[in-house]
Amino acid sequence: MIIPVCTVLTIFNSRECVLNSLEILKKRLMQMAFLGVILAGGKSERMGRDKATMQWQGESWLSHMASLLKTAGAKEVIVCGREAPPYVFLPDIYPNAGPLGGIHAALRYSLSVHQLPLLIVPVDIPSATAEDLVTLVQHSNKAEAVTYKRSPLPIYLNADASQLTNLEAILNNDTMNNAIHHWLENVLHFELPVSPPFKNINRLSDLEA
Ligand SMILES: Nc1nc2c(ncn2[C@@H]2O[C@H](COP(=O)(O)OP(=O)(O)OP(=O)(O)O)[C@@H](O)[C@H]2O)c(=O)[nH]1
Repeated sequence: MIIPVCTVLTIFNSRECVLNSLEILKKRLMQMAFLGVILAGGKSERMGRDKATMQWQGESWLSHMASLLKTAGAKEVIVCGREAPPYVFLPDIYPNAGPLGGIHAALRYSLSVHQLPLLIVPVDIPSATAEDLVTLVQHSNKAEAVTYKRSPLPIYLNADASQLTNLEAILNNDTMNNAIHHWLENVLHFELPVSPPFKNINRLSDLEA
């Protein structure tokens, strides 16, 4: 049987087309999938007690933040700086680096395991909603990282090897400021034009307010 060349080309092209579409779909799905990260280390000095175990609507702040991340669509929840079974625990590789140490551990984990982007939250924003977190994810195509206005946490962050290199350069340099704000100056990030619709709770008086 003789098959005309144009038929072969059409079949080949449509197969290519399907493969390309699958590749695009796979990339889109990868873009949507993200890891939920809770920063839960530090000293809680201003609060005077461990913030992770404080109660919000009948559960600990840590469990509450994990529920918010799952509702927002996190594929997996990991906790940095504090053991919190059943969640994956990541110790800080740079101790005493503050929240940046937790961000570093999470980024390194993602790059070594599945390269998924990270939605990183502090443990001390229990009044946030899942929708507040999803808002960051929805702007993920705009830059390497997305934050609320003048508020470095929570942050949606792409897992990229160059991010890790930048971050380690800051953490390895004793003379540089470890502040999150300082690190963010070196990250191409998109700031939503609105302030976060929730508050950080660092002291008992913040809670009462
Ligand atoms: N993994 C990790 N997380 C941290 C570290 N320091 C602070 N965090 C977390 O980062 C978020 C913001 O922390 P801060 O409020 O700046 O510090 P804090 O230790 O919680 O509180 P203070 O001692 O009162 O400053 C919180 O969710 C902390 O649990 C750290 O060294 N490692």
